[in-house]
Amino acid sequence: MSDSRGSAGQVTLDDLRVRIDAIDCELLNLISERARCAQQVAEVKLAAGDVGEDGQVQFYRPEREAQVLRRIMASNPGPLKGEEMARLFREIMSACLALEQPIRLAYLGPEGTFTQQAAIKHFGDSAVTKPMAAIDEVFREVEAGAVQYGVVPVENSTEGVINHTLDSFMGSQLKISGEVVLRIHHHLLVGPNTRREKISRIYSHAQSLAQCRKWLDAHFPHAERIAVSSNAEAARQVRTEWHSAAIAGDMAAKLYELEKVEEKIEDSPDNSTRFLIIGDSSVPASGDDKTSIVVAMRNQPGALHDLLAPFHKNQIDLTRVETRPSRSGAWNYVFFIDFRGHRDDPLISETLESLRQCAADVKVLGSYPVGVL
Ligand SMILES: C=C(O[C@@H]1C=C(C(=O)O)C=C[C@H]1O)C(=O)O
Repeated sequence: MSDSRGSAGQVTLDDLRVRIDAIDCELLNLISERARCAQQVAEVKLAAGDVGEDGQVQFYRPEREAQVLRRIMASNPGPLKGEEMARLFREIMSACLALEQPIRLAYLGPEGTFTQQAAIKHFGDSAVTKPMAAIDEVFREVEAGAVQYGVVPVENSTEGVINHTLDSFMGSQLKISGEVVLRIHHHLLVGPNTRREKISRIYSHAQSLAQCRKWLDAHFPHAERIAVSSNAEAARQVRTEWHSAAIAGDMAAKLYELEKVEEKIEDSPDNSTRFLIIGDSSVPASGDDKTSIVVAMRNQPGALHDLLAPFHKNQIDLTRVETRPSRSGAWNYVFFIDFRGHRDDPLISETLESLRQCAADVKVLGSYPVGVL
């Protein structure tokens, strides 16, 4: 080994660069070896005829990917943060999967939305993404088999549930195969024709305007607030419009080359949105899972108590309970319930069985890995 000390016993820049080059070379070989393994995995899956409920070979395995990322985070020695390391491995896996078969997915568009950002966070950059104009169109695109998965927003930490998504599940056979939580940072953006002191109109999605309401009241009390179909649409619009600003995220700012007048203007610093991955197949247990169900209750006294009793008895951790009016007319209301655990866990299947005794209808929307990134 050569001496890596400089004259004062210090490591020199040249020495460090030589070391980094050697490490990169090793990384390159190791990543390539990993990619070859993934190619072999594809051959094994094809030979085994490992098909899912949609009759297609299951190249993408959400539970396995969640396990890989969790293991990386748990055994990460630092100095890089666990989340940062997992993000790098997310991209390696995404590229490896693309060698097996690139994943095709639809998301709530247009390009530049937080949903697209969530889709890339979950599947990595090698996924082929297709923007759709509305949530129910994302559902339809997956149902028609044009794409394998869809990505839709389901709840925001400050504004609550996204009813369109819950309602779309009622008339659909699609299942949930994953969740992804995204920290939402809103920025005030302008095009080349607008200066801060001239802003008289502010465009954004109604939810984003609501999430920045206090900031807007304090800083732009007289600007007209205009709700449009998405943040990305707001960004597109102000690209050429005078005296106008948009509230949108980084993806839209970059896509439409807008200037950030002010960063992170959301009222709640931990503003986040949860997105769901929807598809045709059920996901086996990953070791840390959630289950989502829809329950239609008979309209009788004590119904809500009966609904919650089996969860309480089995000490199951409910993460969300949402009520929606039933659209079928047969029952007055339905509950969307999320809880920890997988439908194949004995305790969970027993709980679901008890629930079926007292509910008019119980539909399992899916059991899926708790979001890792
Ligand atoms: C390699 C596999 O296939 C895909 C690629 C993975 C990876 O690169 O680690 C993990 C799960 C699958 O989405 C596998 O199933 O193990």
